[in-house]
This record gives sequence, structure tokens and C-alpha cells, in this order.
Amino acid sequence: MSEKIAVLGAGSWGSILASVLDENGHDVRLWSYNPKQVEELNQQHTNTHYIKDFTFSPSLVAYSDLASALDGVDAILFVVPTKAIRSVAGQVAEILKAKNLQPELIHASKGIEQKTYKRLSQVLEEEIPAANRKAVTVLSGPSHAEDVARKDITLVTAASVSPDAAKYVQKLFMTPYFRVYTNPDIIGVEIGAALKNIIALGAGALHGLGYGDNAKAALMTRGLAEISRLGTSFGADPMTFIGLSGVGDIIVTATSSNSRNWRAGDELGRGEALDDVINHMGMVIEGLATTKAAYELSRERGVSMPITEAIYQVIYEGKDIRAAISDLMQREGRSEF
Ligand SMILES: NC(=O)C1=CN([C@@H]2O[C@H](COP(=O)(O)OP(=O)(O)OC[C@H]3O[C@@H](n4cnc5c(N)ncnc54)[C@H](OP(=O)(O)O)[C@@H]3O)[C@@H](O)[C@H]2O)C=CC1
Ligand SMILES: O=C(CO)COP(=O)(O)O
Repeated sequence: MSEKIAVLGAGSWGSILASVLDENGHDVRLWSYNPKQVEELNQQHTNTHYIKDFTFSPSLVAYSDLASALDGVDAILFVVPTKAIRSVAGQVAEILKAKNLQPELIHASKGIEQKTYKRLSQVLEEEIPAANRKAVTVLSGPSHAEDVARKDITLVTAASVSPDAAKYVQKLFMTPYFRVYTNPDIIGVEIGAALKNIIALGAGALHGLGYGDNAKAALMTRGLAEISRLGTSFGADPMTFIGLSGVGDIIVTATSSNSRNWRAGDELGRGEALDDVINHMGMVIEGLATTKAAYELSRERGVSMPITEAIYQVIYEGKDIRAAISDLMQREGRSEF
């Protein structure tokens, strides 16, 4: 099959996913709000700020005009940072209505909306009326853009309440190196994807502080326990958290210097100031805002999330990292399960 697909957001993940779709023979339109980036993509076929040493196929066309990018599309893939999803979806809704289109909606972003605590599929459903869309599918899993760019083996999940939509997305993306599973548990997949970034920040901080493998394994395991507690409180399937969007994504982000969240944590652990870390990253560090949303959600729902709380205190209340770790370790002893 060859589909017409708009990819919205030309950062590291959006541009590499666009490249996978292009390689699969789809007509791909990569949209960016930055005209300079569009010019670079169309003339040099590179996107150097976001993905180094990678040349895109000339068949991949970038657009700065959203309406042109959406012309006649069968599917739209949202890959903008969480904070931009609602505003971009609102613009998309107007255009789909004017053009009388009803595409499949996919997103590959990882976060929870601030204040509303909504999952990103919920935000898309709210902003884009049912008359102008089919089902929403989430594409998520352990997948650094840098590895996909090298065509290294990558396994992800397409999650949707519509089995047909999940299978459609699976078919769009499957290549010999990029394998896609389906999962009906969109709640678990989105919560796992968003919250693993908190654990990646923590794992980076442990590394920056010089802690060893035992501490990192402890953080990942107990971090996953609290993610699954929050997820199941929303009705997520506990099995999802031992799958690609749970343990899989924690392993990849909490052990790799490719992860922006891990790198941010590492720099904080080495004593750098948060503002400096954000400024020189130059790319989105989703875990910072997700820590706030997850902490507030855990309080609102009465779900115990001590690691998230400790990371919240470090990031938002200026608590010393070693003191936060020491307090976590000295909580009253309890049963593992
Ligand atoms: N990188 C990866 O390997 C993976 C990332 N993800 C997820 O994908 C999402 C995007 O991440 P990623 O591509 O890495 O992020 P990047 O920071 O690399 O890129 C984000 C892109 O979105 C653009 N952008 C920012 N705000 C807006 C806006 N309001 N409207 C339109 N475009 C906007 C940015 O432009 P500018 O910088 O000019 O503001 C940039 O081009 C995140 O949720 C991330 O967690 C998921 C899996 C893997
Ligand atoms: O989600 C990711 C890999 O699965 C990317 O993580 P970072 O945003 O930390 O780079």
C-alpha cells in the first residue's frame, strides 16, 4: 500500500519516522514551523540540529505551510513535543474541516498534558472532531532516533482501541529493521511512554553522581512499579508495563546517553544548574514537565510514587539530590509487592 501521510514535527523523531515511511514507499509530507529547517531539508536533505550525519531521500518533501502538507492525506502523524500537541491539533482541525478530510490519526510523542493531566490521544480526540478523523493510534516503544537512523533493530507498539487502526499503523511502518506490534491498551502504552522519562532523568542523575549498577537496577525496577501503579489506577493492563512501552522503554532511556532525559539527569547529577542543562540541550526534555504532571496526579489519585516525588522535589523545589536519595532509602521498610 502507498499512503499520503503528513508528519507534523521535524525534530529528531519526526524526521526519522518520516524517513521510515518514505522508505516504505509512502507519499510523506514532513511539516515544520521553522522555514529555515524546511529549506535545509528540501535543499540539503539534512536536519543537522536534530539528527547528525544523516541524509534524507530527496523523495521526502518538507513543508512549512500546514494546509499544503495536509492536502488529501490518508493519515497524520503528530510528533511535536507534548506542550505543542493541543495547539497544533487545533490548527489541523480547522484545515481538515475546510478540506472535508477524515484521516487516520497517529502520534508518537511521549508526555502528559500539564494541568489537565490528559493523555495525548485524549487531547487529539478533543481537538479534532470525530467527523474529521478516524481512530487515534499511538506509536511507542524503546526507540532512539539515532538507532533507527542507522537502521538498527527497533521494536515498537501501535496501540489503539480500534484493532483495524492499530493494524493499519503496523503495516505503514514495518520494515526489516523496524518491527511493529499491536496492543489494544492505549492507556498503558501512553502512560508507560510518558513516565519512563522521569526514571531516565533519575538514572542519569545516579550516573552523574557516581552510583553503580545496583542503584540503577533498583531505580528502574521500583520506577516501573510506581508507573504501573499509576497506570493501573486508570485501567491500564498491567501486562503493558512488562512490554515494549514499559520495561522496554525504561531500559532504552534509562541506560543510554542517546536519551535527552538521561543526559539531562546526568548533568544535574554532576552539579549543573537546571536552566543551563535545558539551554544547551536544544531539544525537548519531556521528563521535566512529566515529573510535575505525574507527581500532581499521584497526589490527586492517592497513588504512592516515591521516586517521582523525590525527582519532583529536586527539580521543582531545589532539594539536594543526595538528600533526596538518602530520604528515599530511609523510608520505613515495606513489602515488595
Ligand atoms: N528523539 C527520539 O528518539 C524520540 C522522541 N520521542 C518523542 O517524540 C516527541 C518529539 O521529540 P523529538 O523529535 O525528539 O524532539 P526534538 O526536540 O528533536 O524536536 C521537536 C520538534 O518540534 C518542533 N516544535 C516545538 N514546538 C512546536 C510547535 N509549537 N509547533 C510546531 N513544532 C514545534 C521543534 O522546533 P524548535 O526546536 O524549532 O522549537 C522541533 O522541530 C517527544 O514527545 C519525544 O518524547 C519518542 C520516541 C523517540
Ligand atoms: O523516548 C525515547 C526513546 O524511546 C527518547 O527518549 P529521550 O526523549 O530521552 O531522548
